[in-house]
Amino acid sequence: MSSPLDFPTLSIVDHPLVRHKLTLLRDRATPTKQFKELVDEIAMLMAYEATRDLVLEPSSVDTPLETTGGWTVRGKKLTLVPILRAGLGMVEGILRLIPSARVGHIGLYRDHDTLEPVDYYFKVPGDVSERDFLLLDPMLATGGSASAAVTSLKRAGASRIRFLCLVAAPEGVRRLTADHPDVPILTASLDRELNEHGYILPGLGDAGDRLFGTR
Ligand SMILES: O=P(O)(O)OC[C@H]1O[C@H](OP(=O)(O)OP(=O)(O)O)[C@H](O)[C@@H]1O
Ligand SMILES: O=c1cc[nH]c(=O)[nH]1
Ligand SMILES: [Mg+2]
Repeated sequence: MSSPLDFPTLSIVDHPLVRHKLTLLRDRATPTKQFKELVDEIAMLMAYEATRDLVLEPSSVDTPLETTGGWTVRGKKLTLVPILRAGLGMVEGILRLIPSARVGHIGLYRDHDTLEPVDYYFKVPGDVSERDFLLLDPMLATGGSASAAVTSLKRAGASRIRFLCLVAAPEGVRRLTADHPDVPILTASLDRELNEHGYILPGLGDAGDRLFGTR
């Protein structure tokens, strides 16, 4: 994992498997089925890094030979929150690693003309203040959606939030960091820039459309 000097809250997960799979994901010829599988796999690999500091509780285990000490992850306190729709593609892969994590949902779409986020759904588990949140969205473009999602989580009482995406634009990292400097950002790639329509370059296109076969 590396952190660019000019983006103090950003970590780039640059594991060779992540870089390989992200290249396939960017390919315009990658069909929907494979695109979905790749998002799932990259999210799982990134979750390994994103959960480095998960809280462990001491436990004991009976091996076939004797009893010994071990550790148990307090996974129930981890809450995955996909930003609909595209964030949904990242949930299953992470749940395979941490099956006891809970899942909330935030519904947001970006208005095509204004690029402003429009919110339409919010549901997270109770006891928000005791939970660690992993906010999921493959794309951090202008940062408007991620920033609004963090604001909603904080309004509900969340204080420990990190944001996990696959592709980030510098504009989005700057916006999210300015609005929420306490939220660490993990990405598989920091891309070059946004185009005039707010799409990330080189990017991978519209993540929601490619995941769900809509256009
Ligand atoms: O950083 P921003 O400029 O806010 O853009 C990023 C948002 O745009 C995409 O969602 P979209 O609005 O296309 O919704 P969808 O997932 O329902 O297609 C993406 O999944 C992010 O949520
Ligand atoms: O490049 C982009 C920007 C926003 N949303 C996407 O899905 N892709
Ligand atoms: Mg979309």
